[in-house]
Amino acid sequence: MTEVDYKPTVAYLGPEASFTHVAAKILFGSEGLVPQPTIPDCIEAVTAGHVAYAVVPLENALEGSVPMTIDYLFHGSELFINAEISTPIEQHLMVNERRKEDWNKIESVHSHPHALAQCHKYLQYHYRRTPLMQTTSTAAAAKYVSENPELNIAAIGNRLAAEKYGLHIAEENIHDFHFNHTRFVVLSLRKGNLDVQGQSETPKTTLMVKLPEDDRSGMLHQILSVFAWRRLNLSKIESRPMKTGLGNYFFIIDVLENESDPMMKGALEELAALNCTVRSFGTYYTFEQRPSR
Ligand SMILES: O=C(O)C(=O)C[C@]1(C(=O)O)C=C[C@@H](O)C=C1
Repeated sequence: MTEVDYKPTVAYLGPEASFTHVAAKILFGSEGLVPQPTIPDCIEAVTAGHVAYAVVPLENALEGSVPMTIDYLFHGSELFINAEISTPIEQHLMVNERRKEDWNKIESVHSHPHALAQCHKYLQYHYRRTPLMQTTSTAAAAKYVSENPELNIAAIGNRLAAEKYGLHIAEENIHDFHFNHTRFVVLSLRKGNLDVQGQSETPKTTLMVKLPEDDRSGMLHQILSVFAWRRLNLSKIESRPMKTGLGNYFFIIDVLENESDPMMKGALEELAALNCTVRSFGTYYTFEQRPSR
């Protein structure tokens, strides 16, 4: 059992049977999960205290960061990361049961932009001239296809969505690369790890680092040395626009150490001495879901 042993309310990017729903169920079980139409709605629900946690996608192995999550989490939110879960992602092409005989003549393909991008080669090869329509989640696309049997359209999503919305899987595993995983994070107003059975033993701390206003040469090098000489292992560094002007970026840095570790404390103090603004999203652990076969 991976589920936490009490039942908080949890917002997730819905509707039911999205990949985020699957991830939320693995961590929290089926009770208390509250679907939200968009990622900002999930973040707002937990910020306003309507739910205890939110589960949102953060990064995909093929497509990189989920911009919507990054934008709302790192630009002014008051939330912390309490856990992360990485799950395998398998994408299938699905059509309405009433359309299963003529699915190879579909007139548009609907899905979340990340899912469409994960199947880019497949779509380029088989549906080069077919319009691709973006939806807020893969499950939203599946629901739309099920509610519109008069349209000859397809959705891309997971097997659970096909079952939930009564769709026929026309083609299985259409994602372009076998290793397709997404990292989802659990967010709340409180700092601290959410205890999930089977989590990794390596702590991870996510930092947002803003450089000082004066543009000094070698600044990024200095920041990296803060971690390097302390032998603090980084698992990710990403630059994101500050949205204040061209060339203004901040960094999201994942460090594989607990923020209470003396070396980490020293690193944070040194970053402050370098005039960097640092916000810690807390220390948490990862749960890795293994592929089913
Ligand atoms: O659309 C969904 O089902 C989601 O949960 C979102 C999302 C994403 O944002 O990347 C999650 C996992 C997959 O990578 C595709 C889509």
